[in-house]
Amino acid sequence: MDIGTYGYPTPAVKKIESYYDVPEGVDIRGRYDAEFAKILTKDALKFVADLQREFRNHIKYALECRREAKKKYNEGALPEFDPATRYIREQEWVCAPVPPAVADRKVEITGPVDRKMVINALNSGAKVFMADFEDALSPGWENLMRGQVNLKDAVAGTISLHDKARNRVYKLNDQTAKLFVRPRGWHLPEAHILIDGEPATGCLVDFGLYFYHSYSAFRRTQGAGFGPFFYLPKMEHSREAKIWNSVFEKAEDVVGIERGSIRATVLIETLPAVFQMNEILYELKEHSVGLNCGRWDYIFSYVKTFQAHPDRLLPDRVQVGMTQHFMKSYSDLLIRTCHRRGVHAMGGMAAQIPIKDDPVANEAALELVRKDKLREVKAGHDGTWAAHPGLIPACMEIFNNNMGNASNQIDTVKREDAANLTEQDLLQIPIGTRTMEGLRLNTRVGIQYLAAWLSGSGCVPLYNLMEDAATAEISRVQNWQWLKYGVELDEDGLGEKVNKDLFDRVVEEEMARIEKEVGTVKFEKGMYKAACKIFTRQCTSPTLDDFLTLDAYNYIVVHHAKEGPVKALN
Ligand SMILES: CC(=O)SCCNC(=O)CCNC(=O)[C@H](O)C(C)(C)COP(=O)(O)OP(=O)(O)OC[C@H]1O[C@@H](n2cnc3c(N)ncnc32)[C@H](O)[C@@H]1OP(=O)(O)O
Ligand SMILES: O=CC(=O)O
Ligand SMILES: [Mg+2]
Repeated sequence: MDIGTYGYPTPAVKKIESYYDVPEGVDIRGRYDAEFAKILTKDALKFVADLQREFRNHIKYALECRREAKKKYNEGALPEFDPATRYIREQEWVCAPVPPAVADRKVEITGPVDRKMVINALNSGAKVFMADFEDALSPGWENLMRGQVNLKDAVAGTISLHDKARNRVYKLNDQTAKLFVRPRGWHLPEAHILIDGEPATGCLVDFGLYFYHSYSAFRRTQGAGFGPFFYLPKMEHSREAKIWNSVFEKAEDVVGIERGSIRATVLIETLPAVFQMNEILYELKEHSVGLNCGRWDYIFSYVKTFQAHPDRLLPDRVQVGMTQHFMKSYSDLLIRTCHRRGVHAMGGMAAQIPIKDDPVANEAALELVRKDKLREVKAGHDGTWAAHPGLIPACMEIFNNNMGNASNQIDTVKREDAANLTEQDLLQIPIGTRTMEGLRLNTRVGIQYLAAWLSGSGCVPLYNLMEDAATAEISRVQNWQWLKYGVELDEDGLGEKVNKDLFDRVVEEEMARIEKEVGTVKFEKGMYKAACKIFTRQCTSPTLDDFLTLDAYNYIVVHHAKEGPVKALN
């Protein structure tokens, strides 16, 4: 057994005996599985490869532009509305009419593409289920390919699961939520699929395989002639939306469905993107079903964008809520923009989840969720996200009570008052304190999340909150920022400055606490030590890594070949 750089073993893998039947120029390095082969058909792979070949240079250029923008921000520039696209912001135009099948999106449940969770989410009573290849999924080969199998079966209506341990059979109800699929962001490669010798773009694999296998059944059974529907994450500029629009057009043309069949909601979850909301909708105008406040990545992006601005340090993560001026301004402007352009303005995720063993704490958590949803519906959001089926009745009640029988508030809550929000409003530095407990919590949560992610779970409950890639990113970049600028921790009355010695001590103590909390057996068997090394390296690195998962991805890639496993990238 090999020991990788980070001290954990690379799994021994048998030499493979069967191979996928691939089109020219495509090489599959992921494990062969007869179920996966039904997804990785020659035709479906050709569809993905054609997308990759047509768009790879556009994607490379868009990522290069991100690096250019980062350089500018690092030299002191601030994100701003682009004077060159003022005409798009000022002219009156609207997106294509909302498909009737998704006019009502009051509560949307989200979750990874795990088989049981897909069934539970579709049965949950939510209007929409966003099946996630992104923040909530650890993108290892098995998770991705099983996810594709699960979605194909879900759209076909045949998905089922027999949980033998509980003797319980899961299958779909007669009425289910409408399915949206969130592919990965542009930055993530799919290292198990090589196209012309290069790793495929992760999101084109997620989109392409799902679309190819399910568009027809989806339009018949779910979309009432429209679809499939998507959520698009982590974009920073409208040029990235333009690429998605072209991908959709190509997909529609290839399979011969009408222009505007595919619809997508874009997450506004990077700071630069808030200045591009009109432009993003404009690029996707025939394919849009709105924008969503991806609040957690947005906070992460605030720190990332201002990584070289020591005057813009964030307070403790728990203090950066939606009532901070910059967050409220972002949500208000998003609602105003969407409703002006005739599409949904979706709210975001409250991180609370049900607390099973403590009714008082559970009620307090539910109350926080209700408060958050009430703020959203009153502000004009047309719907919201729930992380867990147990939260749906409370979220639905708030939206129903405040929206009456209407499916949405697109035409009724215009929020003209938000038209005057300025760049200063959107960038205003959040207020609050930085504490030792904040540093400790970031460390404890970041390490445990990464340990779960390396073990295949992209979303976990920690300290009664949902943690996923976006929330973990906040913990990472906040630690990095505090270390980089040696911030003084207030509130505790100790006035300690964050430096490498303090951080090393905190890491050691928090690792001891994690071991105590999870128990030594689980601690030793789990990926905690590997996670700790990766997380610590990222928090202390002289330059900020763009994404936690981009580095960590290298540790979950395992290549297979005729001769046996050829390479784990670490
Ligand atoms: C920032 C963002 O990007 S937000 C979007 C990404 N994040 C997400 O999608 C969060 C999704 N939520 C989850 O993954 C889970 O709710 C967690 C990890 C937070 C908690 O999971 P658990 O600890 O397993 O929850 P719990 O034990 O209470 O689950 C009870 C039941 O609800 C199901 N369940 C929980 N969450 C979900 C969900 N989101 N979708 C479908 N079913 C769910 C479980 O599968 C379980 O089913 P069972 O009773 O049939 O076994
Ligand atoms: O994807 C959602 C977010 O909040 O991040
Ligand atoms: Mg996100």
